[in-house]
Amino acid sequence: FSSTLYPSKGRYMASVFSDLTPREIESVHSFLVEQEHLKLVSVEDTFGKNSIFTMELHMPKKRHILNFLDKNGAKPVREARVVIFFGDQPTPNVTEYIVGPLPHPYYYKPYTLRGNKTIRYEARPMSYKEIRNIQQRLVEVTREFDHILLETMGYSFHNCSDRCLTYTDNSPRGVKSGERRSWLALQKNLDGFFLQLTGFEILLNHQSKNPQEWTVEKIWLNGQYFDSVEELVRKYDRNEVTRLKLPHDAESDIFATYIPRGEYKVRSDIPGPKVCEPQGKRYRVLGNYVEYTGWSFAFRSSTSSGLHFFDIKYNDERIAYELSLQEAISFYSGVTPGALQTKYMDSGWGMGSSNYELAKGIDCPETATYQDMYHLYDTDKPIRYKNSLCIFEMPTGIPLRRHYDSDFNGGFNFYAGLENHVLVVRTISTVYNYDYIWDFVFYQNGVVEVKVSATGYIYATFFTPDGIHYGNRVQQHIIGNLHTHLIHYKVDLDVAGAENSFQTLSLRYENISNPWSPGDYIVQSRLVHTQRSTEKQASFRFGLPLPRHLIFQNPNKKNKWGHPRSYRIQYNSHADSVLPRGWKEEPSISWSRYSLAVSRYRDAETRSSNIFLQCDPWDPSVYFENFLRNNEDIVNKDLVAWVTVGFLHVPHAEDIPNTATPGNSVGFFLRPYNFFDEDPSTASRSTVIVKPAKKDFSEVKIQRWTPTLTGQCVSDVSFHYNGTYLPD
Ligand SMILES: Cn1cnc(CC=O)c1
Ligand SMILES: [Ca+2]
Ligand SMILES: [Ca+2]
Ligand SMILES: [Cu+2]
Repeated sequence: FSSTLYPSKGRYMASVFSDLTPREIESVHSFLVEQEHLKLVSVEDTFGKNSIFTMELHMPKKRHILNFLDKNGAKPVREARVVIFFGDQPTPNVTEYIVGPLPHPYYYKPYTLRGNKTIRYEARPMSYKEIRNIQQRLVEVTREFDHILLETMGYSFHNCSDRCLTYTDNSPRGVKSGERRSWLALQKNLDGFFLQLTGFEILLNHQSKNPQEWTVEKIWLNGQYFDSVEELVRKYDRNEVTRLKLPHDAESDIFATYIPRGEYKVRSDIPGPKVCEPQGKRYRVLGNYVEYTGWSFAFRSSTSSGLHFFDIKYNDERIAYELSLQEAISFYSGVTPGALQTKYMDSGWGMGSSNYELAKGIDCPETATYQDMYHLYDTDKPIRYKNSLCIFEMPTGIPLRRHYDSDFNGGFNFYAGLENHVLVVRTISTVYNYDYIWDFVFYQNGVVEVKVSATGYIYATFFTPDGIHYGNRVQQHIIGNLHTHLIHYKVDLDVAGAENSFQTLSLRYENISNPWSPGDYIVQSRLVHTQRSTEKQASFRFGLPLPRHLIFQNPNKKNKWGHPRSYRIQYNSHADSVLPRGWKEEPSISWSRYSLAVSRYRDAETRSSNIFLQCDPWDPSVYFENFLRNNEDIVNKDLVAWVTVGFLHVPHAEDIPNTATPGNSVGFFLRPYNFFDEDPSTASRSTVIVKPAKKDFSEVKIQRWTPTLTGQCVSDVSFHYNGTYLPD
């Protein structure tokens, strides 16, 4: 069966990968709430009770899915994986359950992580309830030093109307497993508050289930530490603290906003170019199934980690079973306690569900197909994130291939070119200050590009002179702290079948006698193929150069020229490790030891990270290193490539107001390498060939296989945007 010939069948097949529907989420929720002994209450009820935090599709086993896709087998049962916070227990904990079958569940069973490990209650991600309680507690604990806040910057938590404070917290929350104490940096609650630092940071212990018992353990003010509010007030009132005076005027706060200003010559009063589809769409989106020229694939958006692709086929032939985002981290350095403490692991901050409305014409072209997503994350009902995923075709503005064939006499023999059209699937996760633009790009020549671009606000800290060793001063009172972004992807390539081998290619110099000039020598490079037979041989640590080419192949399937049919992974990344191996929090990101690790496919090794590692990185419930520890044989086996990309970010003046995307994109390509017999884009009908029709070049003959452009290019619908993501 060819899914491209029968798209509705393609859609049915892809539905095995589709996210939970709102109805499925609701039925799982009601079913669990009916289980009285679970004592589940609403997430809005008293803090520290039992409640459902999140749920998402529990992916069936690969072999069951392949049996369905490839062998006409039964469609696997749909199940949900549900995270429940059990605060109301003698030993509070977090437990995951598998609930099924959907859409009418009647069973639930615990789902255990690494070695049946219990997930500590303190490992849970922050809930909105806890965030609101922190805000409330801050109002209470700052009451006694309100006069200091007012004197310093005229902002406070009390009767503040348009001069209120807010805060940014960081993670991990403590220094060892079982702790829950966070440094909270106070900021002016203005547009761009991430940059409105005030010089106050407060360490709040919020481990107790009773927010009234949450205590201030330390205060940092402009370089000085205090053990209590009482000590701060006493010393301040006795003039033993250097008094800080921040500007009080609104004009000086504009720097953190998008309001046009300044005299740089970037102004133009006419709108810029747009993407246009003069004769309609060349791709088809049916639910979570997409077809585009030779491509077809299924996608979903995991509530915990973001975009996942499955069953990626080119010309009806599978290239990858799965291509999925696993984790995004940013680890910081600095001198304020917040900077010293910040090691963000964004799936622990709801990265997968933080996909908000995309603005047509800015975030994606107006022509894009927009889809809603539904997530249940710290709510009692599924929330619709409208227009939060977009799919569009665009010209890249650079040819896919072209040649001008000169006659070296002022004329030409022919010109030929092929426009480079690609299909892009995009979501954007806004994880507090940062916006990550996730792109998966499908080219006409069998290439897939995976790319993340970082934008949004930097995480910054209050300027003190010693901070300059950890970043640049970017405003009067702000340091942009150095940090490294690392992103982890799972790439389950199935190249010409699931049984693959992994080979690397390097070059070595050889010095040989010149065959046509006796006594002369030639130095040149020679290919060195290295078969990597075990997981250890196929794991490449940061710090050591990656081999030149990384090739996944089926040695038993050859192309017309006798080469094993292969795909290459090619990096576009400037990543490095962020902590020494084994250091405290490092085992929770053990995947970040490797730019590339290749493991044998195992059903149990679905994910390299999870939402619990952020708050308990010291006793990780997933330990990626274990995927490699058994050092399995990887010759002619189902292989998975684990790819880490990233970059060092030393924020500079131009990161104000926001980090801009140019230069801040990293990723990798999946490129055919002897997979085909020639470039498959030769089948494209967009090729244009021009030849001289007369010897004197006074006429040319143009060959094309598509009509010359006609049709309307610009939509008559004016820009609109809504921006909410509220329950329906
Ligand atoms: C609060 N938070 C968590 N992750 C981020 C993005 C990276 O800096 C912010
Ligand atoms: Ca293994
Ligand atoms: Ca594989
Ligand atoms: Cu950054």
